[in-house]
Amino acid sequence: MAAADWGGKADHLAGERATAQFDVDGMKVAWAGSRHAVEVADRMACLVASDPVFRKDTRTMLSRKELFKDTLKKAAHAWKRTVELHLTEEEANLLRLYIDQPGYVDLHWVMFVPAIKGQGTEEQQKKWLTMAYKFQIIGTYAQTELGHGSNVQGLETTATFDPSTDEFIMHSPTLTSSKWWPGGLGKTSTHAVVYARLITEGKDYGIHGFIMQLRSLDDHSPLPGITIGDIGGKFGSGAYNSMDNGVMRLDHVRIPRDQMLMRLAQVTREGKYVHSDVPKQLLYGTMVYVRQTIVADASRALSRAVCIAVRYGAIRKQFGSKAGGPETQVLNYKTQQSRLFPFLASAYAFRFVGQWLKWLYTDVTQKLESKDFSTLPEAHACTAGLKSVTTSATADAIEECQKLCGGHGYLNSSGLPELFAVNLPACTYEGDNVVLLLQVARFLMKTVSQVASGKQPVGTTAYMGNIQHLMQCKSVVNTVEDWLNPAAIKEVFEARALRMAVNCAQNISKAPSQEEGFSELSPDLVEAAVAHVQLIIVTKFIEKLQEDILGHGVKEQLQKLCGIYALHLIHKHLGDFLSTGCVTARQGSLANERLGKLYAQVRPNAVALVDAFDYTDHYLGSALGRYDGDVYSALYKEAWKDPLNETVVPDGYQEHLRPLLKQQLKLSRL
Ligand SMILES: CCCCC/C=C/C(=O)SCCNC(=O)CCNC(=O)[C@H](O)C(C)(C)COP(=O)(O)OP(=O)(O)OC[C@H]1O[C@@H](n2cnc3c(N)ncnc32)[C@H](O)[C@@H]1OP(=O)(O)O
Ligand SMILES: Cc1cc2nc3c(=O)[nH]c(=O)nc-3n(C[C@H](O)[C@H](O)[C@H](O)COP(=O)(O)OP(=O)(O)OC[C@H]3O[C@@H](n4cnc5c(N)ncnc54)[C@H](O)[C@@H]3O)c2cc1C
Repeated sequence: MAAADWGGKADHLAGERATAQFDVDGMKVAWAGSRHAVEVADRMACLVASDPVFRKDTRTMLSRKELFKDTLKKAAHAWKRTVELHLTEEEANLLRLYIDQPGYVDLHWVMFVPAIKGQGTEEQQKKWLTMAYKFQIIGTYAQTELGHGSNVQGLETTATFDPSTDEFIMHSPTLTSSKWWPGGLGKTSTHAVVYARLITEGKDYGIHGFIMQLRSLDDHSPLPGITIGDIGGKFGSGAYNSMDNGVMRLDHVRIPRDQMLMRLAQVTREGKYVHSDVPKQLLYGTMVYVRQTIVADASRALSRAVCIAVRYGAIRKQFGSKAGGPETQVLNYKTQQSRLFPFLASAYAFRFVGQWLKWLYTDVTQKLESKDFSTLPEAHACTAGLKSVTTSATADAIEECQKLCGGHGYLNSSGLPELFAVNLPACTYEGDNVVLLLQVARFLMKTVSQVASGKQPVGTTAYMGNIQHLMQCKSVVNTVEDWLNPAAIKEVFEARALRMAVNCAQNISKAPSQEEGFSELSPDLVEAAVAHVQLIIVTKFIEKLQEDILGHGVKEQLQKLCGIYALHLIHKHLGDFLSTGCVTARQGSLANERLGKLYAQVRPNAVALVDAFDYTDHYLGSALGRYDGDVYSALYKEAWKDPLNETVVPDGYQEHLRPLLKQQLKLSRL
């Protein structure tokens, strides 16, 4: 582990660690991606854990104002340390990650800077990024409005060009056009990329990005014509309330023409609209970039929850053997394993598919730079689909991990409520998950129709080219052991995904119009999209196992986890596999039998498999997930930090409790 806050105390989990059948250091490398990645992550995690400014153990007890101020303090301190220590970009990003407190800096680095990089001209990048990189300005991404989020084309803010002054007039014409949600907008950002309808020469050219200064760089007051504030408290204590998501109304605010982001389209001095020879979808490029990073966030959040539940499950004991023997660790209950180990496997699966998606994004970006736009639709479908499936599964799993930890999981000190509250909105931001799955479905329907007209699909849809075989094949699985064969697993996932997509396409073709058919079948289309995305995740896990993986027993453990990931999906979605005729009921029950055996094999390795995530106690922030397993002392200690325990007799006793008790006592004596 990153030894940060491990003081060499008794290791209550030592027995669990002794049963591991693999090299934990080797697994850390497989998880992180390289030895270098492990080393940098360890160093940054320790830096954060050892700095008192980054303490977060009382975070859920702070008022909104205190929490917000604490976030400002941490962000400023992080920047100071970044400069003092000359941290690289990689190190600074990890530092921010381990501080683990949503704040304006996230939007600045993850959306404002990438939006300017992707949509600004070289000149604009030079001007604005120079200031942004030095934090002379703080930026956010102001797209969503009170009335529209998913439907970007429905945004109402206007940017009307005035040729007499060479300026755009930025305006919020209605209540529903108020910008609503942008992180950091409420109280912090000095600048934003604002998305608005571009109007010039009396014509509406649709949504474009504009750089706007929002607040004075002298005293932070909003500039004339700009009304700005925070949108209010959000779900959970602590959690996303550290972020000042904001509302903003614009009243005919003028900005120079050169603050329109002009890489994709320009407005000339005379007011002529000129579109570059690039697809207009590049306007959505920042969202593609961020969706890709959210997949990595999901695997991290899921692995934290699993780490807490596995370690606690090994410590927590309930009920003894009938013969009066020792009590059973709850992790030994088969029901606990069948609920928890699929999450452990999913954490690894999402991690590897996230690493692949990062590669895909880099590859697409390079192609775009040389004006090859052919892979853009696939990049959109992959980022949208994987973002949806991984964040939904993660939110569900964190909630289930809370239940897996019983009552103590419901305490803030378990770390799980806050982890849930921070990660739940990932199902909504950067595109509502259902809306994004419908985008994947649209891509799949197009691919099916291309296959029908003889075109060979490539990339993640290449399997659809094998349509003759996949539409009629029968799984070769005949024994429990046959489900160990990656080719057999892949085939049933391919057949299920293709058959579901083809069924949808056939049913849509029977509708009066394509649009009506798509709308009518949208629940089925979402399921077909999920099947396709799960196939991608399974495939990338299998491909990972074909790489050189060093360390004793590491590959073997990953093979088991890959099996669990795939087979638990077959078990969970057996209806799909049966109804599309990909597996028989018998094969389905063999898969379940195999799953049970895999759980038993993973059990002695469970604690070591979560140790390989390499999280410090500071980052985990959980009394239940402590590395040393000293759970009960930690829970007991944490309880006394609660403000309610500051006094023995609570505030309110004199005004409310005492009179009540006295009065009741008096009445009883009458
Ligand atoms: C640390 C993280 C902090 C995160 C903080 C949160 C930040 C935010 O939430 S920022 C706001 C994010 N907002 C969204 O994600 C909005 C979601 N909505 C959309 O992305 C789009 O509006 C849409 C995709 C749902 C619909 O777009 P629209 O143009 O109205 O519709 P079409 O379906 O007609 O699509 C046209 C065409 O464009 C393709 N396409 C859509 N998106 C992309 C993309 N990102 N990249 C590439 N291509 C895209 C779409 O597939 C269509 O293609 P064709 O079928 O070939 O016409
Ligand atoms: C914590 C948080 C941070 C955010 N940060 C930012 C930010 O920094 N900048 C920014 O610009 N925005 C931000 N957002 C806004 C976010 O991007 C939007 O909330 C998101 O895109 C969803 O849009 P919506 O809220 O309009 O949902 P809606 O589209 O109103 O969704 C409501 C329901 O309708 C369904 N629905 C909508 N359209 C369809 C359809 N076509 N077919 C079927 N079902 C549909 C959805 O599935 C959902 O169930 C943030 C949001 C949150 C929660």
